[in-house]
Amino acid sequence: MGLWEAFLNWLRSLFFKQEMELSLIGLQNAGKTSLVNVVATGGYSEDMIPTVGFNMRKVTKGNITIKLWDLGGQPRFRSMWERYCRAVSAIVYVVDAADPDNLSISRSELHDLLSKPSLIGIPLMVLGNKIDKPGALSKQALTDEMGLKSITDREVCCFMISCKNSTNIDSVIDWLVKHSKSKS
Ligand SMILES: Nc1nc2c(ncn2[C@@H]2O[C@H](COP(=O)(O)OP(=O)(O)OP(=O)(O)O)[C@@H](O)[C@H]2O)c(=O)[nH]1
Ligand SMILES: [Mg+2]
Repeated sequence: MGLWEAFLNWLRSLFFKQEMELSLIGLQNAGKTSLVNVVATGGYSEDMIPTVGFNMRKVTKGNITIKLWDLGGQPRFRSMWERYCRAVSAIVYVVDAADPDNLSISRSELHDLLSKPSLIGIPLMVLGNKIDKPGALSKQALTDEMGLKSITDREVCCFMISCKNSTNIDSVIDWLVKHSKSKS
């Protein structure tokens, strides 16, 4: 990067600081905390501790600060999902695309959450994770299984990712950055 370009970027970052707040939702073992780690540091680990309650993490990408609410996915934590989604720029819903046994629960938890009046219109990003595993669903199959076509009251997008291999993480970040709001 040339000196002039670097200077312009620095100027831009002073005047166009952006921030966004996101909630990561999905069943236990879907890979939400793994996604936070891969977005924040690029790191991935096989032995993860299930999230108890929630964690908050701030990640800076260029001049955008992303505040991430990483929620626990076990049944006992699901009742608090809605509370952590109210003020966010987008809801990120993570699904284990290689675990067919849990798809119908994942689908009903998603549709349950989206039916809350407080969350009307908040953009939704559905991530089919673990596509490195044999037998992982295709994007089309995940879209069908999760009933994404029936969601018409908000913007919906779907990406297939692997936190393990960092597959498609760039596309996820690009989408998020496009949906960030300017700091007021
Ligand atoms: N093969 C594979 N395994 C993954 C991937 N992402 C996460 N995992 C594994 O899935 C398990 C659960 O990951 P977590 O990130 O803890 O899942 P979580 O959604 O945060 O779970 P809770 O906190 O309990 O809601 C861990 O053993 C991860 O190593 C992936 O892309 N591929
Ligand atoms: Mg977790």
